[in-house]
Amino acid sequence: MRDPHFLAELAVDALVFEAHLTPKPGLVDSAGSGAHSDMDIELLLTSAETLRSTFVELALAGRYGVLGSNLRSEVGRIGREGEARVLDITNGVNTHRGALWALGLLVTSAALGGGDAAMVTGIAARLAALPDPSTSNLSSDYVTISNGERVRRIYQIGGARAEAKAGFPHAIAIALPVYQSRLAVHGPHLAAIDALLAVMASLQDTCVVHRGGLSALALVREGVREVLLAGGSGTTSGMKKLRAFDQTLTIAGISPGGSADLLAAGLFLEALSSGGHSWRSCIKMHRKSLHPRSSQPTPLHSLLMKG
Ligand SMILES: CC(C)(COP(=O)(O)OP(=O)(O)OC[C@H]1O[C@@H](n2cnc3c(N)ncnc32)[C@H](O)[C@@H]1O)[C@@H](O)C(=O)NCCC(=O)NCCS
Ligand SMILES: Nc1ncnc2c1ncn2[C@@H]1O[C@H](COP(=O)(O)OP(=O)(O)OP(=O)(O)O)[C@@H](O)[C@H]1O
Repeated sequence: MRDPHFLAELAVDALVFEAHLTPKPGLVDSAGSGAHSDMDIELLLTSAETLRSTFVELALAGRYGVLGSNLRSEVGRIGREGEARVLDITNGVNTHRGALWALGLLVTSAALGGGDAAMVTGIAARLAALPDPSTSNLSSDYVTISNGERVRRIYQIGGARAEAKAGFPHAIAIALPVYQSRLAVHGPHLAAIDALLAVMASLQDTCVVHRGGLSALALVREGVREVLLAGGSGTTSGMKKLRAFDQTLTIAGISPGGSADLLAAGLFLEALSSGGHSWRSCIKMHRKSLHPRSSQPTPLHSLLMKG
């Protein structure tokens, strides 16, 4: 049986590690805000820490719950309260809505069923497929149509809910194996960046489509292809392409937030089986040397870039 506080720790750590990965195309990282005018890394870190108690609650719900509509309702309630808490501390900025959805379902499922990553994503898929009985009682504020919903209606593409109902294929079948395959040669930082790129190459990310339509999705895929053709982030030419790609997305105002979420989910799954020592050791170093708001790369970033 997995300890709820340990599961919450893994989820928060995955968000902290993802936030620090640099460079990430169009996303907030330790070198800048990417395509986000309203966010920086400090806000993301504060948001991640704020979610810790939500993840503990989600794990407790799984630990003492049974897979069914009561649990779905409970998880929905906890998730929405978590979202509200984050929006409160960020003054309304959506820092981790998608991440909370993905990691929240996985935390509950890991506490409920234990088992390996495949079992956990299988449970998460069943949980996500259940209708949330309490949504009919929601206030009109919450029901306001989301960016993801708008994009899904216009372009008929899947989004965060479809990914969850399918058992998070981009986390378990892309981010996780790509990370594992690159780890020994490139270390946790570059392995995770390559895993992010692999997710970006395939995901129908509603954040991307919302910002720039289907042509933005094509632009993202072309940028990933160029980095990978140049050898990936672990080569000098691949890293050069990656930095140029980051500039391109930042200037175009395109951010693959859903891909970042699924990278964090993949790292969480990796940690369920291995303890996540590879990437979590970077988090420990970061916590020891944490210092607030700075436009300079953080000590963790300098260290990761060496690794
Ligand atoms: C399902 C969620 C993410 C809402 O999705 P929707 O697409 O309607 O809204 P929105 O555009 O605001 O957020 C979507 C977010 O998901 C991420 N995302 C985008 N595309 C994808 C994708 N293809 N796959 C996975 N994640 C994606 C991005 O971070 C994006 O910001 C979620 O917030 C929700 O409905 N929560 C209700 C509370 C709940 O039931 N929680 C349970 C688990 S905690
Ligand atoms: N490092 C990161 N940088 C930016 N977004 C991230 C990062 N990691 C995860 N995300 C995800 O991206 C989402 C934010 O994306 P975005 O800002 O496009 O959403 P939005 O507020 O719905 O859209 P918009 O800002 O275009 O109105 C969050 O829900 C979060 O889960």
